[in-house]
Amino acid sequence: MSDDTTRYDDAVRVTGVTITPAAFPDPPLLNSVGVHQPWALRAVVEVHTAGGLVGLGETYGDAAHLSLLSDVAATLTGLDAYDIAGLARRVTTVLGTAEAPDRHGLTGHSSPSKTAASVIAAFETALLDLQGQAAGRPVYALLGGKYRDHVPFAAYLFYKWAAHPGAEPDGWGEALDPDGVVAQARGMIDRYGFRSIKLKGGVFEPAEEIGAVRALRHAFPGHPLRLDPNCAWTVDTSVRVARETDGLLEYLEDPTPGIGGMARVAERAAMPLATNMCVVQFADLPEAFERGAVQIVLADHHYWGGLHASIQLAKICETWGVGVSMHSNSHLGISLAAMTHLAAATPVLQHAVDTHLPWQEGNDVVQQPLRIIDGAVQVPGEPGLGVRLDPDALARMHENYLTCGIRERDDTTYMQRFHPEFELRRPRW
Ligand SMILES: O=C([O-])[C@@H](O)[C@@H](O)[C@H](O)[C@@H](O)C(=O)[O-]
Ligand SMILES: [Mg+2]
Repeated sequence: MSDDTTRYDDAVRVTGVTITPAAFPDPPLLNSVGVHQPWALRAVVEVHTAGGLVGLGETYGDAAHLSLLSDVAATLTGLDAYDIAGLARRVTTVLGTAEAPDRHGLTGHSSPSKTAASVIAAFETALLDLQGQAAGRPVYALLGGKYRDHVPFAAYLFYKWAAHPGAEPDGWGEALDPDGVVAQARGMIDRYGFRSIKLKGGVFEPAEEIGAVRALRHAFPGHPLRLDPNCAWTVDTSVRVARETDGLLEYLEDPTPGIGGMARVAERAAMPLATNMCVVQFADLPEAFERGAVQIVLADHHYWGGLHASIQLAKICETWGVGVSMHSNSHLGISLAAMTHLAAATPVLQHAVDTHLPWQEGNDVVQQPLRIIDGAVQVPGEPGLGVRLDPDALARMHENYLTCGIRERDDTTYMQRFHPEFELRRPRW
């Protein structure tokens, strides 16, 4: 073996993995299952190599997921960062048929393969970051090249309280009616220049939320709009809302539960239906596409198995004439970078990508977070993901994690603390 090969192998040979749970402030955002707790959880993955490189990944920080991550991390020593197949083999060997339920928020049903996919994804991002650093290439180049220089993101609006009970207002204000929603949209658009708008619904009676959509359409006539009630409606209610919002929405997201329910709505709705809840793994695609249940799949590399798997998903969707865009949960700057590279390398991407990032503004684990300007993130050209960890920020967020007492996301129990009459019902209307 030549010296060059040895150096190259060492640069990407894994010597250890650090997983650090982190907590950061989250505003009281309302959804169909309750309200966000004051702290959101993530885990930062650092994969170290013999050559002194560190690859970064970001994933869920709930206890069940952390335990799976640490079981797998222990087996990664010696892995070559280019060996994503080897990563997948280790994950399936370690996890077997383990199934972790969704404790991070409204991403549909769980299964052993979805559980494995979410663990693979956490490490794959870090390995891609390493590959890019070693090769001097950005992650998008490792995915096949970029199809765009800027990735458009959408303003992600939520009904919300002015403050968590007993805490100071968070600066975004209350949004509990159409005026509040329009004011929130204006704040986000002024700050980030978003050109598309998504409203998280499923919080109030459908008529109230249709009113908010109309108010948004009136205030922002040129911005494509979406409404996502996270399965809060029956098939009949969904069809009624679809009729009343005909011409107002670019798509309606997860109006009702299940592939069967979505197929029945799709037969009678004029606009496309999108999902991040009924099609959440490859095994869901055949039935959903054969029945015409969804016209847009909102991919999320965090549970679809990583960036490579998401590119494969996009190709399958394209083959079936189904659109693709991206789902988001509360996240930090490592995920934003991964999403940006993935979106850049996805050949057909018809809709602005979701991001919760504005809700986490001012809190990040990376030194110079990618910025949303004019509604888009410029695709970074530096090697790897193009973001560097801020160790002090991570230490602070880890301390938050240790003291906040939250170990999994539970919007329902938190809501019931202030509104004991609140019941989890799906569909609700
Ligand atoms: O953060 C939330 O409340 C969202 O509702 C999130 O949990 C969903 O997974 C997501 O953003 C969605 O599009 O369904
Ligand atoms: Mg959704």
